[in-house]
Parts: sequence; structure tokens; C-alpha cells
Amino acid sequence: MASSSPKNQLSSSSETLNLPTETSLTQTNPMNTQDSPIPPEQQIQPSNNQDDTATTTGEKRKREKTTTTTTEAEAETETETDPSLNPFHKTSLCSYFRRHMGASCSHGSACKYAHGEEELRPRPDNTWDPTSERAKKAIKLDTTNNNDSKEEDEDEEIMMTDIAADGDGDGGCLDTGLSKCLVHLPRKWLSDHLRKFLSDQGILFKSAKKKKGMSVGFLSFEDAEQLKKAIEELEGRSIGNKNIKVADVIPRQFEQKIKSAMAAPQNIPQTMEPALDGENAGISRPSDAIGDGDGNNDNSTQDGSSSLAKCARDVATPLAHMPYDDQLEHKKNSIMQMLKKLTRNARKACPNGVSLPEWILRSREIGGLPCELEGILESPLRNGYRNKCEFSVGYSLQGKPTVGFMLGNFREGVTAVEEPLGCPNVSSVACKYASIFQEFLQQSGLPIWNRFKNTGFWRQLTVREGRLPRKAADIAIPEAHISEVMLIVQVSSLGFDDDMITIELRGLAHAFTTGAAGSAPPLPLTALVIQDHQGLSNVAPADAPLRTLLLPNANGGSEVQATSNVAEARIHDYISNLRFSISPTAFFQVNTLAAEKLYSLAGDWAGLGPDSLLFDICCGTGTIGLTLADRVGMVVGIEMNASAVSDAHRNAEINGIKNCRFVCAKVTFGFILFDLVTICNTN
Ligand SMILES: C[S@@+](CC[C@H](N)C(=O)[O-])C[C@H]1O[C@@H](n2cnc3c(N)ncnc32)[C@H](O)[C@@H]1O
Repeated sequence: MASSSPKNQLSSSSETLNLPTETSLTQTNPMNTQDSPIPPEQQIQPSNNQDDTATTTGEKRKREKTTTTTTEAEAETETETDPSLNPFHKTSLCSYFRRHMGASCSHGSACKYAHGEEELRPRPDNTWDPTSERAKKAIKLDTTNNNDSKEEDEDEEIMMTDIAADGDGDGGCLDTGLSKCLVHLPRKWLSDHLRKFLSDQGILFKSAKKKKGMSVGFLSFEDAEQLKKAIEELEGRSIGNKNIKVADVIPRQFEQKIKSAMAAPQNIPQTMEPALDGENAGISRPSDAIGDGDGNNDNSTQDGSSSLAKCARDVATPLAHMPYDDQLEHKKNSIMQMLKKLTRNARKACPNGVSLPEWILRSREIGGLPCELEGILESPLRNGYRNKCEFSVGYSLQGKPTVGFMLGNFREGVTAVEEPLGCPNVSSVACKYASIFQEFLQQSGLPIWNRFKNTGFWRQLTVREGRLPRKAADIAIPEAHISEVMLIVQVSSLGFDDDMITIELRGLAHAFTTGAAGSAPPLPLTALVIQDHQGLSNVAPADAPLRTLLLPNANGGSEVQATSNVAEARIHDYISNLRFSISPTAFFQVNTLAAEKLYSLAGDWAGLGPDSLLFDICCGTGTIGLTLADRVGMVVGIEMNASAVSDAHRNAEINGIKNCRFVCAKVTFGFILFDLVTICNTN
């Protein structure tokens, strides 16, 4: 956040910087609503859009308040003459009575408020006083119904994939990027109703399907342009009193994968059970790869072939099958939906009597968005761009100890892991290290981690890469620029013999060193760190103990990693020609060249100048503040991870940057209000 003019505040700006096939960072510029590329007459204003409804609700609230006040005043006057004349008499419980249950207030029976349920009457709008038992019961019923309908919707979302795959000639091979679900349609509608509705709205589509009894319909489109227009038309529209929701389709292929993953253990021949159960005897094979946590695998879904499930690529990079431009469009649409939802929720959350902020009021002019969505920035590199990969350790569908990506969610009972083959975002260096570790695990005397039983030793491998300074245009083979590699192996040492651990870790260091040296070309190996995480959660706490392993010479000679001091274990990368030192657990943007592009744009939007004070909130290793330091007067970075703060100090020093201060603290609302002032005064 820069402290120049308010209109330049960086914190409220964002735009999508696209990481091919996987996640993206969104960037929207709230300052550009004036320059909307869509002329007002072309901006879509659905007549019944949710935002309109929300405004109306706000206005209605005010009106209701006025009505109630008038009614109460009238009632009071009439009560003075004859209380029984007013049918709206006693619509609320007397506060005295509520405080002193069973007692009566000093007004006695002349009190205009009720002293018990039996005296309550419905309010003028036919609702009951919210404190009444009747109202409480109604609310409870409503909540239950809502939950039921949510569950129904979820069921239907799954069923939707059946409709999508049935009888449309595409054999279920849908391009999910060009498909959407419409939720909250009338249950009695059939496909014909849905098609007529779409045609009446002038919405073009490829196919439209709906089954009777479901509130979900399925649409597919010819191309991204048709999809975009349809979403703009549909989002916020309502049928009856229900707002239509446009939702993503769960790919049939993925669903089958989950099913086959659930079924596959039944197919694993007993002879393929891993022999290295150790303390996990009896649970390491199928029930660890896939199951319900109790070793009871669901046989009922044994309909898929396990070959479908053998693809980490579809799980880790679900958009990889699409052309890159379609990926960008897909992400833009998803982000647009999220931003619209955010605006709707913010509007709903605005308390009575508080005027809506300008950006919410203005959102109706830009299709329900909180600000213009400028678009997606392309990633400078499309393949092998990740500088950090976290590989899970687990069993493959065939029961083999594997290092790679999980084929589904633990929540869904899937823990099978498959190798990261064909994942376009993973570098070949990272893949090779995963493969070396996997080979080591085949003969390790210590068991791999079992996610259901929370036992085992080997848990995870993180490969972090440091690269030489480069420009995307110069890079023919991205891997050739990887000059440093840090490997972090996560284990859980609880209950294992120290001597055994020492022997195993020595063997591991040897395996990595010889594997790296034996690759063509040889792989860089800068540091090998062991993280001991004994907790249940997948994510290790910041204070999980770390130690470095000495790396032996690949020929069996003396050790090449001279230090066992973990503070010295680090790699280096470059953003905007600045060198960054990265410690094992410090955050660093995973797509370095994309980060460079993003930071530079953020600086442009912030309208930085020599008088700007730049607050880099949650600064990590200080990358944003340091890359923009030459464009401002002063940078203050705040970060709660102590080792990242220490990296930030070191990074300022190695780049000779003098106008940055870094503080180790947790940012909270109070911190922003008070402590920043202190920092500014004392530094
Ligand atoms: C996604 S990283 C971004 C780091 C840095 N801005 C960058 O772009 O490289 C988020 C960082 O915020 C830090 N963080 C999260 N919550 C925080 C809080 N409440 N106070 C301070 N730091 C926080 C994390 O430790 C992490 O380093």
C-alpha cells in the first residue's frame, strides 16, 4: 500500500496474472470504471438482477422501518382510547417482562406490548416478532430446508455430469471450459423449457439439457465468446423468486477417476502389497491408497478402469487440455463470478442505516463487478515455470510407494498418489528428484506416511529451485537456468529409533547425491533439509524443527555440503535483476518471471514517486518492497515469519538497498491503525 494519493492505493487493485493451467492472481483496477470499454448502452442490466434486488431490499428495509414507526405511533394513539380496537396491538414482547420472566411491568394489562406468547399477534406484514416461539420455529424450519436444498444442489451437481455425458454424442468427453451448469431452475422444466428460455433471452448455445425434478440444467457453448456473452446475460437473472446461478461443471473424467480410485484397491493383487509395512502392517496397501479411513473400501463404485485414475496431470493442472487462450478466458470468467459474489455478499452484509459504499453502488453499472476486470496477463513461461513443487508421498493405485500428486481429496477418501508425469508446470529437474526419492523409498526400512492412521515416517518432498537472471525471451530450455536446488524432506520421527533414522537419512543423502550426479546433464544440489513434522495436518507449523544433512561426494568421498547449520541452507533467485536469498520455509512467488511482471504493474498502478511511503504488508522475503524501492522514498515491510524477515533484511543488504525497513509482526486491524504509526515514528 503506498501512502501517496488515496486513488493510487495498491491494496484495492488487482489483475489476473495467469499461471498456465493452474492458479492465477487476479488484478482488477477499481480506478478504471470511468474508462469502461463497454459503452453504457451495451452494458448488460438484467431486469431482475440480484444487485437490483439487493438495492430494493435495502430500500425496503428503510420503508419497513418507516411503516413500523407509523403503525406503532398510530397504535399508541388508538390504544389510549381502546386497546382492543387495534389489530396490530401487542406485536412485540415487553422488555420488562423479558428481563423478569413471569413478572409484569408497571403498565400491567394496559402495556402495549405482550407479556406472553398468547398475547402476541402477527405483525402487519404477517411475520411474527423475532423473539416469539413461532418465529424461532419458522427460522429453524427455514434453515433445515435450506440445508436440505443445498445438499440436493450438491447431489445434482454430481448428477449433472451424468446428463452431460449421456447421449449427446460426445461420449462424455466434454470440454468443461465451454460448459456450465445453471442452478435454481424450476424443477418441473425439461430441456425444451430451458432451450426456450435461453432463446427468449437471445442467448446462443451449443446444447442445453435438463432433467425433470432437478433444479440444475446443463449448457455447452461453441466457443469462449459465446460462453462469455451467455454468462453476462444469465448471471443475476431470476426465474420466479429464485436467482439463477451459473456454476462450473465437474468433469466427468474426474468423477470417474474418483470412482475408479475408490474401486481400484479391490483390483490390486495381494502379491503387489508392499512388503515394507513396518509399523503399518495391514494398512499400508489399499486402505492407505484409497479408502474410508477404516480400511473399508467401497465396492459399490467399482465401475471405472484404474487407467483413468493414473493421471496426476489432470488433478494438478486441470486446464492443461485447453489451448492457452481458452485457459485465460476460463480463468477470467471464474474470477468474474467470484468478484460478483463478493459484491453481492458485501451488499448484503451492509448493516441497516449505513449507506452503501460507492464501489457497491457503482457495481450495477459494470455488470455487478466491484471494479473493472482488466483481463489476464499471460505468464512469460508456460512450461516448467514453477520454482517450488511439493510432492506427496503415498501409495499409487497399484500399491507402490510413490512420490507425486494425490489423485483426489483426502476429504473424499482418496489418498492415492501418482507420479508428476506430464504436468506442464513442473520442471524436469523437480520430476527427476521426485523419481530419485521414489526409488529410494522402494527399499527404505522406514514406512511412508499413512494419512488415515497418521503413522509412518516419510511424508513429503519439496523441491525448490533457484535460477540465474534471465528474460523469458532468452529461455529456450527453462531448466538450463536452474543453478541451485534445495530439497526439503518432511518426516515424522515420532516413535522411530534414532539410530535407524540416522542410517536412513544417510542413505537418503547418498541417493540424492548419486542420483543428481548420474543424471544427464547432472542436477544441481545445493542443500538437503529435513523437516520433522509430527502433527496430523498436511501443513507443517512454522516452528517444525529443521536440520540440514551433509551431502556426501557422489563418488563416496568427503562431504560436499560443509555446513549442518540450517540458517545457512538457502538458494537464490532473481526478480527485476535483484538477487534474493531464500531460506527453506520462506515464501517466494512460485512463478518468478510472472511475479516480476506483476510487481512492476502493481508499482505502475500505485502511482509511486519519491515522496511515497510504501507499506509492503505480509512482505515475505521483501520481494515487492525491494523491487519497488527505487521508485519510492521509503518501504516498510511487515511479516510474521521470522526467517522470512531475516531473508528480507539480507536481501536488502545484498542488493545495497538502504530505504527499506522490515518488521517481524503479525498484521491485524489494530496493528495497522496503531503500530504502523509507531514504526513510522521510530525508524
Ligand atoms: C503469499 S505470501 C506473499 C509474500 C510476498 N508479499 C511476496 O509476494 O512474495 C504471504 C506472506 O504473508 C505472511 N502473513 C500471512 N498472514 C500474516 C499476518 N497476519 N501478518 C503478517 N504476515 C502474514 C506469510 O508468512 C507469507 O510470508
